[in-house]
Amino acid sequence: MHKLVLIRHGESTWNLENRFTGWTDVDLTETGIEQAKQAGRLLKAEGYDFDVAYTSVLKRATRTLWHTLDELDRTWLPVVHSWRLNERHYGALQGLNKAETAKKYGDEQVLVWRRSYGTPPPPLEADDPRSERSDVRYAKLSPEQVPLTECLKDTVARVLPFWNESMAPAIRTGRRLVVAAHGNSIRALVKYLDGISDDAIVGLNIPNGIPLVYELDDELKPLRHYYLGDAAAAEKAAAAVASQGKG
Ligand SMILES: O=C(O)[C@@H](CO)OP(=O)(O)O
Repeated sequence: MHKLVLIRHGESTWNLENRFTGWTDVDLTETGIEQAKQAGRLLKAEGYDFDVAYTSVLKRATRTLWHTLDELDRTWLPVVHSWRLNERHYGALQGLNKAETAKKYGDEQVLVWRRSYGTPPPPLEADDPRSERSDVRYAKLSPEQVPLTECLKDTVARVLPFWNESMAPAIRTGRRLVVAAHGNSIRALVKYLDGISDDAIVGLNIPNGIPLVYELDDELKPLRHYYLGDAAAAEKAAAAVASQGKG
């Protein structure tokens, strides 16, 4: 049996301001830093240890990983960064306030943009100053690989090659992975692992900074999954994420 630990980054400045974030590279708040440390303390108390860490190229996930590893006294672990673990790109919504957007377009429309499998938010123009296409960290990617918007289906399509080529082989060779990523890149992975339907995935929300443990069999099929720590608190935090998009 293998264990895979997934952690959504701690609260970011734009989580606090309730703004659509996507690929915008915002930092953690003090609360977010504390959540990341708490995740590490919880993992340590439960006897978890890791061989390799994975994260995105965005600082809210990277710094979450650092704080978590620090609490585990594992700052020396190898860390694999991939843009494929980045948050789902939020297109032209990046930077807008979620509740204000819901007031303008309605809760239903915002739910579709936030949680549907196949409907992306309106795209950024390629020359929009918010576009990440000229960002040096994506210089090796083709322009088409740097999204102007994404629905969850698009995120699944770019996360899965990384899972298949890097993460899954590492798990198969017995390495213990901790992954610090984002609400929607984790939803993409969970949808694939648990075989969640396109309709049911709308109801899945991932709370900040709480380790989500997957127990996998030899074929990497999930046997069970659970949040570490207080299950009721994790459920409440997930429900709070769901209501961020209400007007
Ligand atoms: O804004 C975002 O990029 C994500 C995660 O913070 O938000 P949401 O929960 O609305 O998908």
